[in-house]
Amino acid sequence: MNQTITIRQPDDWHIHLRDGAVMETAVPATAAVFARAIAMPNLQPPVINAADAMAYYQRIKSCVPAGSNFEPLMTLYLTDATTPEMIVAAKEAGVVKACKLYPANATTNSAHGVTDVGRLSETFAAMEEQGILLLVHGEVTESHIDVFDREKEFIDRHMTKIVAANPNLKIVFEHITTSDAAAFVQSSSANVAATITPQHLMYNRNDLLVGGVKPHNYCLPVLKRNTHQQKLQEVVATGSEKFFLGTDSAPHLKSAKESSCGCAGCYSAPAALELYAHIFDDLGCIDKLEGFASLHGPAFYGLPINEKTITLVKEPWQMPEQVQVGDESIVPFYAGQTLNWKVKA
Ligand SMILES: NC(=O)N[C@@H](CC(=O)O)C(=O)O
Ligand SMILES: [Zn+2]
Ligand SMILES: [Zn+2]
Repeated sequence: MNQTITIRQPDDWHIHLRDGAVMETAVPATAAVFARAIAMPNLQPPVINAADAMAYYQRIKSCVPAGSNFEPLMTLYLTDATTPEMIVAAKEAGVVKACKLYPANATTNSAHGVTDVGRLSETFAAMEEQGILLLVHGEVTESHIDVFDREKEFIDRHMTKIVAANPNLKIVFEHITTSDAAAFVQSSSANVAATITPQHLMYNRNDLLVGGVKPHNYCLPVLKRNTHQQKLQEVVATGSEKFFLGTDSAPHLKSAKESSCGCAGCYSAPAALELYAHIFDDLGCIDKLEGFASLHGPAFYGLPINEKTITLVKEPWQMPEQVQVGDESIVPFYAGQTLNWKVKA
């Protein structure tokens, strides 16, 4: 008999579901396993107000396969022009759970992001009052700061201030990649948590750059040196409630990744939970998977845990080389490689 584990149905607290044809592929992939997902607002144009979020919610829902109860949890994209009134309207719309802070030009589709965090203090106060969470892409963007140092620099220059100025605001430090970010979250109040992606647990920058550049392992924040990876592995193995599942699954067409100026983002949705199970098992902490995937996120967001359960079987299978999207394709994260766990149908 193969080993199995049964856990509460998980949620994905950071995902890019995109729009149009890619969304038609990405939504069913996530809805197959996850009950809920925090849908990132970095569309073109971005989701900046309640009306945009409602419209995007409906577009996502229209891609949910029959029989699935999948619920997208919506986010607003903060700009320099986001007002407290917009936060109140977002809360009233009901579907918006959080606002996303992208420092301008930090990552994919962040050109409309925030140029001066200091000017958003009233907006943050409104979020605190309305119970809307703040989700942060934590990297500075100045050209003289080395790309590998941008997360640490963001903590020192901005994150410490945001946290200190808004003690009652729930803040998620998204897709953390460094020991600095992990330690910052560990030492912060219970209102500060973090998501961790499969790629940052599984890989370090050698997996991006040694033996030829691997464009499908390129995401932002970029993979760091192995000591950072080890710290991320350590914190998930502790079972701390401050860390939870956020894949940052970010599909880009193969042609856009395999290019002289390749896009950042790993499409992990086709095997998201299996990737984490594989990693946690390798780390000897499969017993911590349920907390990370299914319990800590709802607790932090103040939402109920899911009623259903899901079973994973220890049974090797191969990640497909490509996923077809119309005439084009997407190369999923871990393409062609063997995963040790499979979600039981
Ligand atoms: N993570 C990425 O590398 N890319 C994301 C944006 C983001 O989450 O920063 C995307 O939208 O493609
Ligand atoms: Zn990001
Ligand atoms: Zn992301």
